[in-house]
Amino acid sequence: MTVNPTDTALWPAPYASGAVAATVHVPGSKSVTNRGLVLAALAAEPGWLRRPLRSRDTLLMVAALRAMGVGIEETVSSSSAGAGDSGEAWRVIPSGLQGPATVDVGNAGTVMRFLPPVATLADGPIRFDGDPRSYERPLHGVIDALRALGARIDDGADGNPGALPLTVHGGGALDGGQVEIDASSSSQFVSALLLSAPRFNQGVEVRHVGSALPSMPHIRMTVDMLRAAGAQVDTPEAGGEPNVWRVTPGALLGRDLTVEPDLSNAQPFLAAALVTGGRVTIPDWPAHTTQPGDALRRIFTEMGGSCELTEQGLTFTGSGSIHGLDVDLSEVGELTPGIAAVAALADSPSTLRGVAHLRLHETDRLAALTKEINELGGDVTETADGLHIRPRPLHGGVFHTYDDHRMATAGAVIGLAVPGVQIENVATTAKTLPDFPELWAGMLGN
Ligand SMILES: O=C(O)C1=C[C@@H](OP(=O)(O)O)[C@@H](O)[C@H](O)C1
Ligand SMILES: C=C(OP(=O)(O)O)C(=O)O
Repeated sequence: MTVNPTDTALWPAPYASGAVAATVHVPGSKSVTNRGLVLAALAAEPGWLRRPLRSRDTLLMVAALRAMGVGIEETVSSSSAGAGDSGEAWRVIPSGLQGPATVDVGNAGTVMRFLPPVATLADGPIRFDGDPRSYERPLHGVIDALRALGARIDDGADGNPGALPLTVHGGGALDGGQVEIDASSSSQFVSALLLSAPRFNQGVEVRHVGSALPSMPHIRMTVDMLRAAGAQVDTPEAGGEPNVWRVTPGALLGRDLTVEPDLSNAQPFLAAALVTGGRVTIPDWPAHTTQPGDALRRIFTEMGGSCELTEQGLTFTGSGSIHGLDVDLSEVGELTPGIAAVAALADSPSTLRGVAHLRLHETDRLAALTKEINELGGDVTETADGLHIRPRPLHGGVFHTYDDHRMATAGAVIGLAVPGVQIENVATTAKTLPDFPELWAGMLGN
């Protein structure tokens, strides 16, 4: 068992004495980087990832793939395509996947869900372990499905079947075929099975049975990236059956992929414009994307700002007032902590719905947001599937983060408007945004 080194020091969240005016370069998307790594590792030829996110979650993915025999070379590229493409680039060189190996998943949902299917293709045992919280996060959908598709997996050694730690006894290949799963607790179950499926002997047909599936944009991201790597995928959107995805077996191409900025990590910076009545530009905001963070253009506009997408990027401008809203966040659950932070500072109440599955994210996000905002004087109650937030004047105090990067950034947003907020363990932002304190200070001109 490994534990993320936690930093219990208190970080005084900067208070904004005026409107922010800044351009913030946000690092690459976690979700795109980790999908790109998996697909490149499974490809029939080498590929490139340019401007990858370098954070705890993506470096765990790199280490895991290397442990199974994949070559990943880190270089600084200066592409002939122009200065905009220069910067860090990872060259991924696929090879026969090998065990024995040990994978540390940390608390990365993408690593703990996307890699067991990859491990079934390895020759030899691959052991998976991670942070204590990773033992509590749902994995049964992946484990049960892989078994049904022909894999041999040892789980439950710690009396916790259907969860980590576990060992996948890779046989060098997997039959694949049809499988039913209940992915209502995490869309990553579906993404995990689809990503490796071109390499299964019969591909896969995944049928989701159960209550509503969260985070659909992330499944669309999986499908788009598979298709861009040459895979044939049938989806419900393309006239297929509802809740059924099919991937045909076939070789994957090595791609040259430039990773988009992480739009969910752009959230606290956009929120800063909203909260201070200022203006923030995020360069390289994609015109078309499957990232859920793109929904911030609509959601934060409804909360009181306006935005414009130009050649310079996305510029978001706050109006000086912040309104509450009633919104279903089931498609964009990972945006909830940042929206809750803004909602706590609004001029009217908010209801955030459709996010019961956040109780099984990095921490129980509904409980954590309720407790921490209320300890600063707020009035938040949990509902069956979300939060009611009634804004009240807030005061300073310690904002605990529970090893959750998005709790830390949510606390920082509140700190802009409330003097004396101290974030416990801001270093937990390293999961997806290691430079957060520096970027935040830079935005504020400090
Ligand atoms: O596939 C992905 O990259 C993700 C899917 C979502 O997971 P859930 O469906 O478990 O919420 C999201 O919350 C997570 O941050 C990233
Ligand atoms: C839920 C999240 O992460 P994970 O990929 O670990 O599920 C998140 O980043 O908000």
